[in-house]
Amino acid sequence: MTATPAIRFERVHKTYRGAPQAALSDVSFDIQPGEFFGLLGPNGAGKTSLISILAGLSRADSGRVAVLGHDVVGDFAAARRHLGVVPQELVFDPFFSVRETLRFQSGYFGVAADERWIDELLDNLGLLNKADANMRQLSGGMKRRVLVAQALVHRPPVIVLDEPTAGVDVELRQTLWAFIARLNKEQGTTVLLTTHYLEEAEALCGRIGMLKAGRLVALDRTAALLAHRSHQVLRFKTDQALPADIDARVTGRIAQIKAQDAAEVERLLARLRQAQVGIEDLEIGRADLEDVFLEIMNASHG
Ligand SMILES: Nc1ncnc2c1ncn2[C@@H]1O[C@H](COP(=O)(O)OP(=O)(O)OP(=O)(O)O)[C@@H](O)[C@H]1O
Repeated sequence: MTATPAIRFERVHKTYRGAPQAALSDVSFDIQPGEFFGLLGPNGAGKTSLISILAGLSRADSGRVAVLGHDVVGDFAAARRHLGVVPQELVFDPFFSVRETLRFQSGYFGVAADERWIDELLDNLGLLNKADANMRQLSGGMKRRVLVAQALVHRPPVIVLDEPTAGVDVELRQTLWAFIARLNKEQGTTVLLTTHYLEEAEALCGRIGMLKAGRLVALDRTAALLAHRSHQVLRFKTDQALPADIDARVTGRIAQIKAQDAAEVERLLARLRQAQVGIEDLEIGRADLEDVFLEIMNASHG
């Protein structure tokens, strides 16, 4: 199968002026048409840098990036036309209404505003009753919805979402993912997503790439990444501190402890009882994408 990739990153290098180390080193991978792809990595790993190069907002020092075969530098207009980018930051002209903002964006791509499509976007993103509101009157979450609509207004075959759900409420997350998943499934729209919510990536993405310190340290199908989990996880709630010899991940009242096998689960429970740690809502489950992510990040030296 030699279809033109939806997105091709080829040996991309980038070092910001004055920076002690490269933001991106030799990053190469392809995303195929119709894929729902997740790009993960800790803060500073290089995700936004890679997306800025893809969107033509920044230049790689070397390497090549193409959208459906269109080079993002040499063939910028075509590459950009095939791409819908939902950026991390909220930047708008406060004097336009929502509908005007979307019409204006259509003009930017040199296409006539398609009012039916604009209405469909507004409807799917829960913005119909805000169509005539000025941008400055909208809440942060509503503005984020407009950013998504703006990225989709020219019906791009490839969409890029850079942490679209950072700081947004559950309702918007669900609305947004339902809509994006539908575009992916029904229209074959390619989706590239970066997120720190690993349960979202696990649920949505067919394939995942992980960046660490500017290098690609994992690239595989989500199911294959999850299949590599070597361990189980003990999850419970507690109000007490755990004994120092237990290596746990603690978030608020929730503790998670890795166990290699059933015998280790028993050993850990005995140790907790012995230390008189009161535990509630005990679950023994398989590791999730977050565990796999932490394992990969700890294993790779970057
Ligand atoms: N304009 C810039 N000038 C100098 N250094 C930069 C610039 N933008 C990013 N960097 C550096 O490049 C590296 C990669 O940053 P980038 O924003 O791409 O990471 P990220 O994976 O998107 O992080 P986050 O998850 O925090 O959004 C970091 O070390 C960052 O400090």
